[in-house]
Amino acid sequence: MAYHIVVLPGDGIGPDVTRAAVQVLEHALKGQSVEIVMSEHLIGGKALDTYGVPLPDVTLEALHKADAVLLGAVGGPKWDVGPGHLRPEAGLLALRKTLGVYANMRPVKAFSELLDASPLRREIAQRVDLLIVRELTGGAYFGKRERGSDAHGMQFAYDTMFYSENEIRRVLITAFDAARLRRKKLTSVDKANVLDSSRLWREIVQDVSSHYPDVEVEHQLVDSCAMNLVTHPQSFDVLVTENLFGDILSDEAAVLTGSIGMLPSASLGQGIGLYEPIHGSAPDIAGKGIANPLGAILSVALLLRYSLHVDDAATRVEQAVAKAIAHGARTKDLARGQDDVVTTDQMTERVLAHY
Ligand SMILES: NC(=O)C1=CN([C@@H]2O[C@H](COP(=O)(O)OP(=O)(O)OC[C@H]3O[C@@H](n4cnc5c(N)ncnc54)[C@H](O)[C@@H]3O)[C@@H](O)[C@H]2O)C=CC1
Ligand SMILES: CC(C)CC(=O)C(=O)O
Ligand SMILES: [Mg+2]
Repeated sequence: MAYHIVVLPGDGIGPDVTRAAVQVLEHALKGQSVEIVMSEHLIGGKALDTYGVPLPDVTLEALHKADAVLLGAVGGPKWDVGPGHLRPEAGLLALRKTLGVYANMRPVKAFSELLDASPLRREIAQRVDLLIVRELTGGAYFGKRERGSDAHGMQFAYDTMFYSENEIRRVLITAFDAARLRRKKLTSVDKANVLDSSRLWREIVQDVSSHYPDVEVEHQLVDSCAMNLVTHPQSFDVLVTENLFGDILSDEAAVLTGSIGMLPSASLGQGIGLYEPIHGSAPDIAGKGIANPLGAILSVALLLRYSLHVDDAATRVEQAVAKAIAHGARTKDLARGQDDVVTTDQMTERVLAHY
């Protein structure tokens, strides 16, 4: 039986990094007993141009028989003018909700050869090894929202950060389970000094933690956590937080490793896994062939591990990335001083050569 992989390249640099990821996926499965069937579909801005909606029915139908989804990125200035539900990003949110992928796992690990690309001191940067577990299908991105104007013609707008107990509990269980497999420390990040949704979050952390007596738990407020991520990144093991906070903190954490182009993600939940680099469509470098494909390639490693259950192939992809870096391959975002700069395609070839 073959696994079905739905490939959604999206917009901007999405197609470039997804092409790299697919090449690595095909290469990694050569000689494995696992077979895959891939089909490519539209999402985001390109889907809007073709079908008038960011997540068209043809793409949704393909998900019915999918075992995993590999996505590039969506969005770009061309589509920034439309109403909220007709923006490329609305297609990605709808995809995540449809798949029920409530736990977004974003591993943040420094490669020792890239320490010069990190803004941190070398001795701190080399100890960056944490996992952000971001709640992905609730909070402000999915709550009730409205734009309007009052009786005086004054405009208003609001977005609601809504969380149910079940939404909080299930992602916490994923995070505690992950902490158990790592260094057994969990930092829950909230804004409980202000927000009711955060106070509920904190209470449920306390409750769930009683089932994990072996995991050390701490709470941090999101503002000082943002500072601690830069000053003491080595103090974090698993960091769990709600959707909006996790979105922001993970872009911040990515920089500690040298570039946002480095970070992969796996979104897990009710069955089908969704795999995507954490970055966006990077309109400023789209079409130049210089995007860093490593976040997308490392997302393939997560797909191999969590959806195709071929752990040896996953580890070999991660090792091939480490070797390509160790042998000096640097896309423009990672290059410093005299580094030899490679294109997206050349970086992919270097990874394949070391597999
Ligand atoms: N998952 C997704 O599809 C996401 C989509 N977006 C969308 O992407 C568009 C651009 O958003 P931005 O705020 O500019 O964030 P971005 O992540 O696309 O880019 C931020 C900066 O990082 C650089 N960068 C990002 N990925 C890179 C890579 N692989 N290699 C080298 N450099 C890379 C970009 O060139 C840019 O300077 C917007 O329309 C936004 O809504 C943003 C985040 C996530
Ligand atoms: C809907 C997205 C554009 C959110 C985002 O920035 C992300 O998932 O990293
Ligand atoms: Mg983001």
